Amino acid sequence: MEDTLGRNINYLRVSVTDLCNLRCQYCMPEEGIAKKHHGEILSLEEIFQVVKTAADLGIHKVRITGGEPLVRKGILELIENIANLQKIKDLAMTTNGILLRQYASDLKAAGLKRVNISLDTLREERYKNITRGGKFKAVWEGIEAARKAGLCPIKINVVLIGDFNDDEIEDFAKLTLEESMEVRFIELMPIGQAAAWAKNRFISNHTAKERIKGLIPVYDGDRSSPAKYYQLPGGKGKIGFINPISNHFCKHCNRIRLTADGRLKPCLHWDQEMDVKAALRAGVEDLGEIIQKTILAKPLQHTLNRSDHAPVERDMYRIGG
Ligand SMILES: Nc1nc2c(ncn2[C@@H]2O[C@H](COP(=O)(O)OP(=O)(O)OP(=O)(O)O)[C@@H](O)[C@H]2O)c(=O)[nH]1
Ligand SMILES: C[S@@+](CC[C@H](N)C(=O)[O-])C[C@H]1O[C@@H](n2cnc3c(N)ncnc32)[C@H](O)[C@@H]1O
Ligand code: SF4
Ligand code: SF4
Repeated sequence: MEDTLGRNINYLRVSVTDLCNLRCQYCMPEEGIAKKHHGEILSLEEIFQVVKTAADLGIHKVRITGGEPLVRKGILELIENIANLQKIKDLAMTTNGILLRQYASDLKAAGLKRVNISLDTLREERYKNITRGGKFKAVWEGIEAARKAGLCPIKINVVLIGDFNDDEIEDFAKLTLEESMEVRFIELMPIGQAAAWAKNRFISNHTAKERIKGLIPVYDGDRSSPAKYYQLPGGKGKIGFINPISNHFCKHCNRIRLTADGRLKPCLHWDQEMDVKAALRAGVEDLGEIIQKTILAKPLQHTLNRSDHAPVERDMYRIGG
């Protein structure tokens, strides 16, 4: 369905939990978050009902995210149900990869097409530090398992953080020489824990691009993809730049979001939300109406570059990235 600006909204990002098995410094508070009561989050059946209705309104791409989606019990069943919807053509997951070794082949069997894996450093100690305890080896084995299971193309998401990983830009880029994976650099956004970091630890993708010599532009055919892609000469994989700050992609935005606690969000950086959980539990007859309202409420663009911008109230892990 089109929004008021003529953008075709065909992508639903579904956060299945706020919980996570890591505590990335720019995303989660160190102490983690209190587990919600069952009734506070959408059941898997309720999530499915929203996805099914959204599919009837033109959504054909669904991304499962979180928190960490692989810590949600019953996730395979949800994926299987969504994969069985004829109208859903692309079903993907964004994960930190820690549990992928264990889940990759089951995810594939359930009908997941591909995974995007978040990995901000290739160095064990740094990984432990930024994630407050995560094991790099587990993610690396997870990537391997995803590849073996055929959850491709595998995309590695690297959030650039000044004084943390800006000296690894070339190392990440080199991964694409031998591997057919996509490495995507993402600009740090001022949201949640990162709101305070975003000024002095922000690295523009302009800087990242300049560090990588010999980039050849490639067009991947998808104008709504936030990443601009390049290749190294002779490289098997691709290098992408996601520039939400320096060159935002709102003009081609095609997405809405469903949070784990049952709110539909027209935009990542907008506080407005529709309470789909209340509607579901009140036995609303036309669930489609609330999805349509969400699409029609989409703003033109975020206001991150305005001096009066105030970060949204929800943290990233409570929206789904
Ligand atoms: N500003 C903004 N940033 C977004 C949005 N969606 C995703 N991002 C950022 O882009 C990063 C990568 O997102 P992914 O979860 O990999 O999803 P994707 O880029 O849509 O994935 P593909 O379908 O594989 O292209 C996220 O971690 C966010 O930082 C959005 O709607 N607005
Ligand atoms: C919130 S996580 C949820 C999924 C999963 N736990 C993971 O880490 O892939 C989704 C993505 O958001 C990114 N992210 C979190 N905070 C961010 C910020 N302030 N700016 C840019 N990306 C951010 C993470 O690096 C991750 O790639
Ligand atoms: S970025 Fe992902 S893995 Fe890291 S704390 Fe946030 S939700 Fe967890
Ligand atoms: S910031 Fe909002 S309008 Fe811009 S791409 Fe993200 S969700 Fe779309």
